[in-house]
Amino acid sequence: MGTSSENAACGGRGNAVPKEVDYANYFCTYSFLYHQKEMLSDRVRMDAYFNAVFENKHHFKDKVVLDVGAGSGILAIWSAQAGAKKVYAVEATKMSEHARALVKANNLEQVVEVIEGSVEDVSLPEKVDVIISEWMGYFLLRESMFDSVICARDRWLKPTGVMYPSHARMWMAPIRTGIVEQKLGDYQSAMGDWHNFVDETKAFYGVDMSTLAKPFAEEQRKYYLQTSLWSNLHPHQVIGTAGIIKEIDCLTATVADIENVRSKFTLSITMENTKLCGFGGWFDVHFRGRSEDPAEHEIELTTAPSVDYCTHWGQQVFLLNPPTHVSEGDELSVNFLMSRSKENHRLMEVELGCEIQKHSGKLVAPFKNKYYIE
Ligand SMILES: C[S@@+](CC[C@H](N)C(=O)[O-])C[C@H]1O[C@@H](n2cnc3c(N)ncnc32)[C@H](O)[C@@H]1O
Repeated sequence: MGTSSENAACGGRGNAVPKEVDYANYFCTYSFLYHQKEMLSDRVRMDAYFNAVFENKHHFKDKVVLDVGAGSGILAIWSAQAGAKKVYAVEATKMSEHARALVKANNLEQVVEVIEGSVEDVSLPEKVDVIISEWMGYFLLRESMFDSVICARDRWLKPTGVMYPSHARMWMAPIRTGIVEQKLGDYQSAMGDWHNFVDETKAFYGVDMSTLAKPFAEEQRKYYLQTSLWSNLHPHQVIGTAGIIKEIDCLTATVADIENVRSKFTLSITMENTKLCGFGGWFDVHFRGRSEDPAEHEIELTTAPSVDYCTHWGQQVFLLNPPTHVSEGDELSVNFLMSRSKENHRLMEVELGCEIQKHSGKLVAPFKNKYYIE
């Protein structure tokens, strides 16, 4: 199929960085097999998509499918094996060549057509019955790849078409963790090292660097204390109820709906005498088909803290420094805003405000912190 530089249906690229920069920062990692292998080895992810396709073959049998961001081609291959009559597998990177080889090696080249290009630029000869895509980044929306799926949906999905996955949700819960002390120690030691550096530079080279202490401290604080951390939380680290930040219907969501995620929600502490050390954020997606054409077997893919299953997405941890004492029955009123970084639309910034009402009714001084999902 052809590609065109037209991108009319997607309303341009918004505040996206130039294509070459985007390629260097984002796409290039996906062109490595080791990176695709990491995703292909995530059993929770693989089982969910596998079951979603093969337990709902009626959505695929004799249908036309578009795989957005095909990578190695795994979802396109499964779609074909489930009976699709045609699958367009669109992949922006050179991984498309490996996908084409896999399709051939699995005798599916009559059904699966691998197209190298951005889905925004691709031109298909027909509309499709199903869009399948694994577009989720850390805390669901990092990478902003869902924009591309929305674009593909608006251009190529038939009015009766189905999205795989069909729904997504972002979650957050209060947590305890020893990492805060460790990160605070790292930050203090970096600042101690800075003071030695200033003394030595003055003594040996005659230049006073002390005026840079404030920006250095800001930079280090951002790095150690304000950048969210990838973590595999144990459920015991979750000290209260989890709240839904955002629900997305993949059939109807627009880029405007996800560009800024604003939410107010209340979380209850469920553990006696413990420390609130921060918040854990994760997501789930569901494969439900559409209301007029539902899935026969609804499948869920969750990245919630679990003893048995962990995913390559893990959870994102937002540290609270210093931690604060909480106990069962305390209520946290959270004010959440996640927006895209101005420098790179695929990275996120989070503002998290919180008021704590103790079980006794007493209010604790509220806090508001800024975090970066890098
Ligand atoms: C998370 S990986 C999933 C790969 C594969 N579908 C799987 O499930 O194993 C996302 C893939 O989408 C590709 N991609 C992201 N945005 C794209 C776009 N706008 N057009 C085409 N491919 C894109 C990336 O290069 C990457 O290979």
